[in-house]
Amino acid sequence: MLFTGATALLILFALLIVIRRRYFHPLSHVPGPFLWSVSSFPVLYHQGIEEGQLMHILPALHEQYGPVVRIGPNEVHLSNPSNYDKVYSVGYKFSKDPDFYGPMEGPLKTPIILTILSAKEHQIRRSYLNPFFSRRSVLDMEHVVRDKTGKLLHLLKSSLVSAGVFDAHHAIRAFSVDVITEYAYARCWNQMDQGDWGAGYQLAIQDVQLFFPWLQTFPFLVPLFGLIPDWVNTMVFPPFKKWYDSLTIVRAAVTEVRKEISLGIKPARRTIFHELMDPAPLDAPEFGSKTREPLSDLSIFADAVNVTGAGAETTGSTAGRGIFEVLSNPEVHLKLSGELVNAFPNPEDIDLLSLEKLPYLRGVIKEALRLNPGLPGHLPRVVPSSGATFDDVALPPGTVVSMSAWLMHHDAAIFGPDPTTFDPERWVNESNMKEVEDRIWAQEKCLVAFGRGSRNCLGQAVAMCELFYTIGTVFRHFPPGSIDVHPEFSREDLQLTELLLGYHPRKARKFKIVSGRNLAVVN
Ligand code: HEM
Repeated sequence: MLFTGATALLILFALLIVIRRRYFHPLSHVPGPFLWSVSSFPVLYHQGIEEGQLMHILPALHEQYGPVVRIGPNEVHLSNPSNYDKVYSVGYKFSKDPDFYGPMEGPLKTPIILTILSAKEHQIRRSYLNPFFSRRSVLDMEHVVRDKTGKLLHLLKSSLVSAGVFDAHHAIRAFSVDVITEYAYARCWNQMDQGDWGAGYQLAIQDVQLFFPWLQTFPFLVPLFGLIPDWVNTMVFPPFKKWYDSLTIVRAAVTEVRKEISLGIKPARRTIFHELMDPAPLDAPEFGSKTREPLSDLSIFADAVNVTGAGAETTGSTAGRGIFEVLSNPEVHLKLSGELVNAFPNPEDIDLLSLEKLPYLRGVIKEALRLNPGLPGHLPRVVPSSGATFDDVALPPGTVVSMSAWLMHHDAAIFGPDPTTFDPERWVNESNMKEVEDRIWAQEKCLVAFGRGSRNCLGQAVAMCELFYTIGTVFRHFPPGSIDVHPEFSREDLQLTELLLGYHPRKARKFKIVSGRNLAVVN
């Protein structure tokens, strides 16, 4: 009897919530499917159970409901590209959504640069790291990327000669881990030297993210999750082991550098650890003072982990996609190799500034970023106290609003009737016509792989350097017919899913390169 009464009360309570969310909520005027507007479960289903499929469902929702769609009780997704700069602006008007980003701090147990909510705090934190990842710094440390590319090329050639096949999926990700760990903290993880290309770490960062949608839907679990000892997590979910191992390496490096600084040992070169432990004075009045407090070891550790994780899969995946697409399109391969041979009769002369001048290579890289953005899905922000209006739909303060690179990059009004096609020519204006220039400008506005505004990608200049070097070097050395995509690998295996970072489905086959009939002509 008591049980029936309690059940009836629960059902009544749930019904009241549903009615309120649908008809009396400040977002009840926003179009969207019934179930999505009254509960977070549809998003949880597509993200948590179907593993990162939301970005493929959103286009159909916008098709049906228009450019502003309610995708959760308090979340709205936008599809009109002209709104992008308003949401992801310079000046921190729309702050990050704590429920979405909070779980990313979970295993580290401290805010990371990606997740800091306070504008002021983020601005200061970013100011420590910005100079280190600026274009100037990248040009100064170009040799790091050049050396690692040389090693990747050597491994590619030797694998093809000895085995006829190359595990490009893991090797390219190992390359980007080696670049970022050498570049950022002068302690290269040398994944390219490991027999399995460090695949355990690469898989672990994907597996750890499988928890995000659950923790995002039930944020009260985040602090509880933090209380579970690491060894219990590892026992229940073994992939955590490699993740924890990577944290141990970073923690040890922080301790080592702290000790060196306290002993007055001069480093061979400054690293992000030195920037964060012993920051140079800052010449910017907005910070109110010319000196900044050194960060705690925990925050330094967290940022180093963030930088490594953010720089690994994103760049590796985009470079891999670029190489796959060129190999799958013989005309593109021919044109790209021709451009590179002309520019670098001697391949030893390759350098970033010259690579960046090549229009067709630039087009190849932009297409790789467009079809394989590192963070393809929705990046939620919170509407500020002034409220906001998008496409004539007013949203009250506190509404979570998001847009997705995936939708922007497939907008047929901008990229033409077949936006799924890999076509570097979209970005090339050989005729110098004004009309073409305007079209390319509109495309540039819509290419948001690195985000925009104050929370855009910290590592964009390093990532672009890696993309220019890998794709430029591989196709300078391997003309058409010398290498191919493994016959058992197909475009379907490159389908993107997203759990913040973009991934290929876990069961997808991994991208492999095989030798072609003309491998012998490779220099
Ligand atoms: C093709 C490669 C890459 C892509 C497409 C990419 C994309 C992005 C995007 C879209 C964001 C904004 C995330 C948000 O709004 O929540 C971001 C942030 C960030 N990225 Fe990248 N990224 C790439 C490579 C890298 C690399 C190599 C690094 C290494 C330094 C890096 C470090 C970061 C960091 C630290 C943030 C947080 C910035 C902040 O909140 O201030 N990324 N990235």
